[in-house]
Amino acid sequence: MIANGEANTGAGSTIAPGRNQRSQKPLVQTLKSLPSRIRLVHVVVAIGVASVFIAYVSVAPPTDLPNWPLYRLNSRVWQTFEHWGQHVKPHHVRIITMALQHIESRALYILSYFEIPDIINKAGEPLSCHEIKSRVDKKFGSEPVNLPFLCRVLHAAAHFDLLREAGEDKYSLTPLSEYLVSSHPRSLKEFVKLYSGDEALIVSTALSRSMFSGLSGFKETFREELAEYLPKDEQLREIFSLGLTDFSRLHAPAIIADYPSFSSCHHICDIGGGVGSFIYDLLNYYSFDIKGTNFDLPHVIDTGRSFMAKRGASNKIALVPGNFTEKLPKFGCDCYIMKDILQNWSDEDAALILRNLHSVMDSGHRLLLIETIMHIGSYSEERLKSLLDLTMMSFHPSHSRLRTEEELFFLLQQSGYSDPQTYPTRASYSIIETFPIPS
Ligand SMILES: C[S@@+](CC[C@H](N)C(=O)[O-])C[C@H]1O[C@@H](n2cnc3c(N)ncnc32)[C@H](O)[C@@H]1O
Repeated sequence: MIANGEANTGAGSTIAPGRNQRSQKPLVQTLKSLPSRIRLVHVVVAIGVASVFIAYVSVAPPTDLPNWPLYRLNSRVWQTFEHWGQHVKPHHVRIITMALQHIESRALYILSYFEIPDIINKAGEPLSCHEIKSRVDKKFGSEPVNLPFLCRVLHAAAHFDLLREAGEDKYSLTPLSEYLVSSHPRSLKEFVKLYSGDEALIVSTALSRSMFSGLSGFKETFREELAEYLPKDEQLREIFSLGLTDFSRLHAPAIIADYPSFSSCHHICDIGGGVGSFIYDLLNYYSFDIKGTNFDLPHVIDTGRSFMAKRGASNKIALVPGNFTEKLPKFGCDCYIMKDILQNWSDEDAALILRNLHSVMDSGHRLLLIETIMHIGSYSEERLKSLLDLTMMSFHPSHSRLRTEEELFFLLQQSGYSDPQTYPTRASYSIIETFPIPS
C-alpha cells in the first residue's frame, strides 16, 4: 500500500519543525536572513536563467523538423533537463513513478481506443465527461462505458498533460493529445493502440517467464512467434500494420530530408517495406519521378494493396510478394532500402538476407540500411532505444535486437558489401549506405 500523499511529498515528507513557519515570512525578510553575497548571486542567476529560458522558448518552439543547428540545440536542452531532472527527483518518487508507468500508458490507450481526442477535436469546443460519454457510447454502440470510471480517467489524463481542464468539468486537447487525433498529419493514435494495447501489455507481462525460457513474450503467450501468428489473425495484423505505419510516417520526413542522395536513384526497392508507407512518402516527396517497388510477405502485400489504393498510388508503386530468406527475383532497382529489418533477425539470418539481396544487385547499386543504432546517442536517446529493445524482447524472437554500428558494419562486410558510411538523421534512425562487392 502506498501511504497517502507519499508520491508527492518527496524525500522530505517528514517536514522539519519550523519549516512551514519560515516559508510564511515575507520574502524580503527571508532574503534579509540570508548572507548578502548569496542573495545577490541568487537574484542574478535566477534572472539570467529566466531570460535565457524565455528567449530560448520564444525562438525555438518545438517543431517537427527544425533545421540542424536548432535541432541540435533543442535536443541538447531537453535531454540535459531530462537527465538532470531524473537525478534531482527523489529516488523513491522515481521508483514509484516507474512502477506505475503502465497505468499512464493505459490512460493513453483508453483515450486513443475510445477516440476521445477525435471526439473533442470534432466538437471544436471543450466537452464535459457526460458529453464525452454520450459521444463514445454512440460511436461504440453495444455496451455503454461506465461514467464514473471514464471521468476518473479523463481527470487523470489532465494530470498527464494529455487533456486540459477547461473550466468546470470540461476537457480540451493539449499539444500532446493533438498527436492522438486521426487527422493530424503525424498522428500517433494507431501507434499507441499497438504499443499500449492489450496484446502489448499481455506479451510484456510474459517477460518474467521469458527470463527463464529465453523465448519472446509473444511466444510465451501465443505459443507461436509473431511472424507465424500474424497471417492467421486479421485483427492483430491490422493493429500492427496501422501502428507501424504511424511510426514510419512520423520519421519519414527527417530520413528523406537527411539523405538527399535518394534523388540520384532511378528505381528504389523497399525490401520488407511493410504496407509501403515509407516508399510511398519517399516517392511522393520526389513527385513520383523515381520508380518504386515494395517487397514484403504475401499477407502484408495484400494489406499494402488497399493502402496504395486509398492514396491513389496503385499504379505508381509495384507491389511484389515474396520471402527475403529465399532466392529473390531480379527487381531491376539501383537503390535498395531495408528499414527496421535486420534488428528482427539473428546474425546468421541477417547475413543470409543480405547475401540473398547481394545476389540480385549489380555493381554500383546501393543498399541503404535504415536502422536505430545502439550506443551512438545521448542519455535520452539511449533510454528510448532501451525501451524499444525491451519491446522487441516482448514481441520478437529472442535473437532480435538493436545492433551497434560496429556490429552492422561487420555483418555487411561478412555478407559481401563494402565502404559502409553512416549518415545521421533528425530522427532516431541512422542511414548506412553501402555497395555490393562484385562476386
Ligand atoms: C519491423 S517491420 C518494418 C517494416 C518497414 N520496413 C518499416 O520500416 O515500417 C519488418 C517487416 O519485415 C517483413 N518481413 C518479415 N519477414 C519477412 C520475410 N521473410 N520476407 C519478406 N518480408 C519479411 C514484415 O512483414 C514487416 O513488414
